[in-house]
Amino acid sequence: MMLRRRRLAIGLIGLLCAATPLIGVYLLGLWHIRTEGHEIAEMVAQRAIRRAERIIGRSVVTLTELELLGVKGCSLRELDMMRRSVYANFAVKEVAVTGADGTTLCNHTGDVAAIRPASAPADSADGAIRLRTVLFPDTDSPGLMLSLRLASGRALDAVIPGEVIATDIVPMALRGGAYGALVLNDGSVIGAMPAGTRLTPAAFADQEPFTGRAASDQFPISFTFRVPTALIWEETRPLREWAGLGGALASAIIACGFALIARRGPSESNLIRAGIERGEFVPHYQPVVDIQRGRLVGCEVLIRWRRADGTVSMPGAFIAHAEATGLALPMTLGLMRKVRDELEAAYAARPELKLSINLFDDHFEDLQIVEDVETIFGRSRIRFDQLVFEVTERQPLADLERARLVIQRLQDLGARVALDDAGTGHGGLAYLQELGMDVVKIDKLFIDTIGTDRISAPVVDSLIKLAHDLGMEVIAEGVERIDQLQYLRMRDVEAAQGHLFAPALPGATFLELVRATAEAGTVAEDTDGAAMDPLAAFRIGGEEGLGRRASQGRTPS
Ligand SMILES: Nc1nc2c(ncn2[C@@H]2O[C@H](COP(=O)(O)O[C@H]3[C@@H](O)[C@H](n4cnc5c(=O)[nH]c(N)nc54)O[C@@H]3COP(=O)(O)O)[C@@H](O)[C@H]2O)c(=O)[nH]1
Repeated sequence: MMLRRRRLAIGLIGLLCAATPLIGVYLLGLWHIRTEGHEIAEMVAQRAIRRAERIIGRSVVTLTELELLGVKGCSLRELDMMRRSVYANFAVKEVAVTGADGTTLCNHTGDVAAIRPASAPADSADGAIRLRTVLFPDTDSPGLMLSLRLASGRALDAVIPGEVIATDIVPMALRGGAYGALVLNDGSVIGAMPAGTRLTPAAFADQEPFTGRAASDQFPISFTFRVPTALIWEETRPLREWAGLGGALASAIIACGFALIARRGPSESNLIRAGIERGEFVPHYQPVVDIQRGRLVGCEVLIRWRRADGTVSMPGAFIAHAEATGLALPMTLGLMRKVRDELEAAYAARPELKLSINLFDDHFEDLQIVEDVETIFGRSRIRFDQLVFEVTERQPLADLERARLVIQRLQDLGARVALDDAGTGHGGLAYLQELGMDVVKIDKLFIDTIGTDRISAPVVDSLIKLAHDLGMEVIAEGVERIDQLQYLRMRDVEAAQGHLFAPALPGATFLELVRATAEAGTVAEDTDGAAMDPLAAFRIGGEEGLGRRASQGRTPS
């Protein structure tokens, strides 16, 4: 359920992240089109006005050449020169001579021009040329007339069709949707593109969306160009396609990344952290039995991970990671609080019972654990002298000096400290002597050798002797058989725990055991005390004792 929700969340985040490059590319495309649109419109207008200036300039040269050749009337020689100049200049369609009163005297064909002026005249910047728009007869199409005043008061005129100056400047205009107009300063149209269009700039001034305008500084003309979005969209398509491909690739890579993350599941640390927050780490209690008198003398707290779905994990599945990442620190804190709440009443009534809590090397790095123990148990009815803290010999302690100080402080409170897994690590005698242990717990590894001829069998005897010589109590771990129990009793081992008595029990079962052993009396002794049955305390309520019933599956550890 949790995993499905997590995958759903990763999927949604992944979808958002994967969509980001595509959305980004799309927005970038829109931005690009906006800037491109204006730039293209400006560029076309600039290009169009320069071209118009060139064509007009060349026609001015044509008129000046005619003036220099002395053309000022309509003689055959002058008409011939006018004709030649029209043939030599592709833009000029007509050259004419105008009288001082403005009437056309003749044109290069020998006729009187039928071209009608369509606007008032406007002078070029240097004042040498006068420009006006005209309308061609028959087609009514617009054009530009240039007039060069002669000394006689007459003028030489050249007429350029508007479409020659204004159309087909950019291929874009041919594809439709784009409009351009070359106008005289009074707004009258000289020519428009595409060919045949008569739109004035005013007609498309408020139309969408990209308009560029360029004015000439030689002649009183300007060019306005308008490009619709669709055309710019079309123009910029290749760039967008590449960007889109890049965006799609990035999206696919991100989506694959998220899919991998979702498949891999959350990290072990995150799962443990979440488990701590939800209080899923719970204590089980393995009874510890005084094997000389057959009494319950306490328990060792062994952690279990009980998830919301009811599954229970043993410490082997998570404790090493929790210790390596330091998560075992908050885990132990939560565990101690739960133990306090669960056992407080029972332990207040049975002050002889001890409570062993496993610590690990990080706990001995500073005095925080001492503070935590004081905070958690200080105001509870579990007394400090009921607490035993186990230090494992499996992992070496980083700083023996610091560890010694922590142990001393715990002992100052009244708690005892036990060396767990004794004989399995590197500490050995040094740990026992330097750390000032109170209890030695012999590992199951050695207890298993009892009754065998394994070479490590004598270790049990050595450990027991060493601990007793140093004045320490001995607890045997992992006792499973009666012969092991008898062996340990004969060597004066004080206490033992193991499946022979009970596995680690859930709180309710352990409390039942505490209650039952209290009610029935904890010692099953013969009058002389010699034939004492160490299992008697666990045979309450019939043939099968409480602890053994629990160990046979009613309350699994
Ligand atoms: N830092 C912490 N470490 C912890 C804590 N709780 C447990 N542990 C450590 O995890 C290791 C495995 O513990 P667990 O699976 O609970 O096994 C313990 C007993 O159930 C098991 N046991 C006891 N008697 C018998 C037996 O007769 N037969 C048999 N096959 N197994 C038995 O042994 C484990 C007891 O280990 P120990 O601590 O050495 O007494 C283990 O190393 C735990 O220390 C925790 O809260 N913090």
